[in-house]
This record gives sequence, C-alpha cells and structure tokens, in this order.
Amino acid sequence: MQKNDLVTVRIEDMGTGGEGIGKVDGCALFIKDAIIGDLVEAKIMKMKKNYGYARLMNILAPSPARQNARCKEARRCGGCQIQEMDYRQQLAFKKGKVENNLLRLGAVPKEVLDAAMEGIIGMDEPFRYRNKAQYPIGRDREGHLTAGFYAGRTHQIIPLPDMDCALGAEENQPILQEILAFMGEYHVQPYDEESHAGLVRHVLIRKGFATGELMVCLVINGDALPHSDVLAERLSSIQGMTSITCSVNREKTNVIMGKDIKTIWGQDYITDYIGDVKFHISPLSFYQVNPVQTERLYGTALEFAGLTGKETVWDLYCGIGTISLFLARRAGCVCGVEIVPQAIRDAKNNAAINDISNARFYVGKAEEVLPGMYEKEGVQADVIVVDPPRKGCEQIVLETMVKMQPDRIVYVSCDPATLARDVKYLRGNGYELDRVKAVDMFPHTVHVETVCLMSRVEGK
Ligand SMILES: C[S@@+](CC[C@H](N)C(=O)[O-])C[C@H]1O[C@@H](n2cnc3c(N)ncnc32)[C@H](O)[C@@H]1O
Repeated sequence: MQKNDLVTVRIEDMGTGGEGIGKVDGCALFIKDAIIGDLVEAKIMKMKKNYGYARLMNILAPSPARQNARCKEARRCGGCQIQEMDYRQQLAFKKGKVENNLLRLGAVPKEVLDAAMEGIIGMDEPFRYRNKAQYPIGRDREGHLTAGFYAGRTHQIIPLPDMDCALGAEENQPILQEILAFMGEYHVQPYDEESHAGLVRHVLIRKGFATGELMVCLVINGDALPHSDVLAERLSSIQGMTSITCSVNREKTNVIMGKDIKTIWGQDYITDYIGDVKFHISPLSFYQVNPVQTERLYGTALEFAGLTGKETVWDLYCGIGTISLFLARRAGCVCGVEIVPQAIRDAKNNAAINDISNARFYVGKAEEVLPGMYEKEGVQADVIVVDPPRKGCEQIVLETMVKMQPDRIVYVSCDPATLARDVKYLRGNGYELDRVKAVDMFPHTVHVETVCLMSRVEGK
C-alpha cells in the first residue's frame, strides 16, 4: 500500500481520537469519520511501517450504528468526533473503553471487573448540554462577520451553521446574532490573528442551568468596546441576562481569555447550583461544562465515599472545590488540594457562600502537599477522593495514600488508561476494586469519565 491508493476497509475498532480503525493486509488504517461496523472506501494519505492514515472517500455499507449528524458541520468542527454514531452505541463504546483499559493495562481479573462494573450513566437528551461556549469572531470567505469554530488543527474560522451549536444552550444563537448585528452597525472590527489588528476576538457565553442566569464576555484586543452601552441595552433584554463583561487580551497568543475583566452591565459573575451547592462563576472560573452529568458524577463519588458524617476526607486535585463542597455536608471535615491559586480562592469563596465551615483548602501540588503534611503532621484520612488531570496521580501521591490507609479511595478519572495504571498499583498495595461506574459527561465526543471505589483489604 502506498499514498493515494484506494482501499476497501471494514472498520473494526475506534482509536482514542474517535477515528475508525480497520485492517488491510494486516496493516491498521486510521480513518477519521468512519465508525465501527462501516465498510468504507478510503484513500491512503500516509503510510508508516505497520499502520497508516487514510481519508474516508465513500461509505460502501453503513454500520447499523450510523446515524445522520444533527449538525451539518460535525465532520469539519473539532468539537464532536462521533456525532454520526447512534447514542446507545456511543455509550457501549465508552463503557468498553473503560473495561478494556482496566482489564489490559490495569490487569484487573475479569471476575473482579465483572463484579465491580455498574455500567455507564448516559444522558436522556444528549444535546444542548454545554453550559459554556467560546466562539472565535472573524469574517467568512465573502467577508461577512461571523462566529464559528476553528477547522481541525487550523485557525481558519468555519461559520457556525445558523449561529447554533447542537451541544450549546439555545440562548447562544440570539446572543451571537445580536453581537454580530451590533458590530456591523457600529463598524466594530473582528480581530485578525495575522495582522494582530481588529478588536473582538472571542465571545464567551455561560448559562447557569439551575438558575437560568446568562453571562456574556467579549474578549477584546483593546481597552474598551465602543458603544458598549448600546450592546448592553440590547443583550440585557434577553431573558436571564445577568452579566455582561469584556476581557482585555492584547497578546499575540492562542490563550483565549485575558485576565483583566471589565464589567459593562450587571454583575461580574453568575450563580449556579450543582445539587444543593451554590457556585459563583466569573468569566475566568473553571466550572464543569455539563451540569446535569456533573451532578450524577459527584453523586456517584458521594455514594462510593460511603460517608456517615464523621469522616475526614481528602479531595486531591480539587479545582474550585466542587467535589469537596458536595461531600462536606456529609463528612466530618474535607481537605482540598489544588495547584491553581485562583481555583483555591474560588473554592474558599464557594465554601463561604454555602456556609460550609468544615472544608479547608491548600494551594500546591498534590505530590508535595500530601506527602509533606503526612510526614510532618501525620495527617490521616478515612476517605481519599482523587480527580487528577489526564496524566493521573503521581507515584508519590499513590504511595502516600497507601501509607495513610484510608478505608476507601474514590478515584474520579477522565482518562481510562492512566486510571487503569493507578488501579493496578493500588490493587497491588492493599486495595481492591469494588465498584466502577462510567459517566458520559461529553456525548458525541470520545471522552469518558469514570468513578472507581477502591476499598482497603483487611490484613494487607
Ligand atoms: C480533572 S480536574 C478536577 C477538578 C475538580 N475536581 C472538579 O470536578 O471541578 C483536575 C484538577 O487538578 C489540578 N491539578 C493539576 N495538576 C495538579 C497537581 N499536580 N496537584 C494538584 N492539583 C493539580 C488542575 O488545576 C485541575 O483543577
């Protein structure tokens, strides 16, 4: 096989990026937009020794799992990878991914996994789940103002079909339309990356799903937005509008938000709830993007933690303290550790607005704070919750957790491969995998979140 060859391939698996994988002459081919069960014609784009990349040319026989994407730009937009796959099949694919990693990388015996696996929590309505959207603003090929998304691996803006993303809130559409109309009328220029000229770079929209409150933040390459009072008047008539701000970003950078936030109208934050915990969210705050599934994810973590009201809980990699505060009302005390100082400031503020006084938060690396406090102060835990970034827990964090001998470790993970690696270590050091539940936080993407309960085995 060589470049430009046309081949016929049956798709048998899917890669981590959602690309279909099929074999020709024993050689694996990765084909974007092909899904398990498709028979496709593909054109070879690049060949390595044992694998290659091919472009989908024709679907010769569609997979029974294939469906029409709701968004007509689903293939070009980097946001969704598997929108053309039936939702039940997406869930089965994600559950399988978690199981395969635990079996193969985690060396969990099949009978242990079968007893522990409790399935995957999907969404009843897997669209319009995102409470946050960030749209680059620019011009389309004809020179019209547009909001859209970047085509895969480029900074070329593809206009959003009808200014609407199927995963975002319905309010995003009238907000974007109002902003673009305003910019046209008052000759406010969109930012141009190449010349570093123009003003409006991005529009951030957030919605509190529990409160209906809306936030709009325009990221600008300047100190002020001209005629901002006119825009504020127009946007504030949209039901739920609570906060209109500008974020000043004059840097030549791919980082979207600038740190200087100026309020144009209303408050500089919106309020939302996860369960009965209240959060103040400002333009720069981290906040989970799928609130419906977040509540289910944290509910699972809470259930697995098995709290009676007396326990000392450590919540490592705690972000703005969402899990910590969710657990605090049912625990003796909770200690959160997080590397980002602003997130810890938000966590403390969120504890205060909820009258939660049994949560303490520490800024620092989990791999330094936890071992340091264990060695110096002999801190203990009944339950440890970890929700690390994709790379999983540092070895020293795992070692310290084992030394602390909590009864239960609740591991919340966004990467099944590093989860499996860490489960393997914990199983080899006195803990057993008792319960596993996957949660689909991001329908139509390849991502999957997992919650595991590891319980201490007596006598080990
Ligand atoms: C997957 S997020 C979890 C956030 C939080 N549990 C939540 O649900 O909102 C991982 C968090 O770990 C933080 N982080 C990354 N590396 C860290 C480290 N070495 N020590 C402590 N926190 C870290 C990140 O800033 C991020 O907030």
